[in-house]
Amino acid sequence: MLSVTGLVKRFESSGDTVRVFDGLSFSIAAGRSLALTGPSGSGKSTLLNILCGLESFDEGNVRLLEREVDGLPRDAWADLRRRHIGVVFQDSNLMPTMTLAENVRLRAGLAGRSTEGTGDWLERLGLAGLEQRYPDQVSGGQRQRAALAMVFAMEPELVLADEPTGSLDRQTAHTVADALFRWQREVNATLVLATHDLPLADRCDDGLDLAGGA
Ligand SMILES: Nc1ncnc2c1ncn2[C@@H]1O[C@H](COP(=O)(O)OP(=O)(O)OP(=O)(O)O)[C@@H](O)[C@H]1O
Repeated sequence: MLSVTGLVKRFESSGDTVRVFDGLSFSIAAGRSLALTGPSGSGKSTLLNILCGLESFDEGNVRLLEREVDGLPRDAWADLRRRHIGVVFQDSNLMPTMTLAENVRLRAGLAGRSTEGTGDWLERLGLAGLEQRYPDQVSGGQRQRAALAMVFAMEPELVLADEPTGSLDRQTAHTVADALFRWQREVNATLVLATHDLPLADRCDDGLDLAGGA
């Protein structure tokens, strides 16, 4: 479902070259989960951005959803993110002028999925009662959970999540992890998540520690 071979990624900033990946290779089969771990700056977010087309890479080969991504046009990436790749990043992409329920319905509709029962996704993530609130009327952790509800509703084959429990207390983090893995099993999605939360990483099928580069 996803394979990365010999990935090289460099950033140039103020005359310096930061080599984030120097030949990274890994693969993940459909329906499996992979935890990306490693200290701050080891490249977790960069890798997730590469896997959804928001960041370029210098060398290597990335194959996902039966496509070679090198040279994939921008609109093809946009279509992948609309229908097939669910992205949960730290700055959630909720529409500020729509309620949480409307955001979830919009996401499902754009992916061509049913918009019935979208409230159930919010409820599973502990957001019952907040459906009619606007994003600026809820907390950062609640927005992050609403972003996850949007991904559940769009039912993508691949989910990329950056610190999905990052701003949550332990109990809520546990609820969110339960909901995430339950949903993943139900739809057989493939999951790649970056986290500093080791109990969450331990719940994934496989792990990739980016410490010290690849
Ligand atoms: N646009 C950029 N320009 C220059 N350097 C960058 C850029 N984006 C990231 N980097 C550098 O690339 C490295 C990897 O950053 P990245 O954000 O992927 O790390 P991370 O493992 O996700 O960190 P954290 O756990 O703190 O979120 C860091 O050294 C960072 O400073």
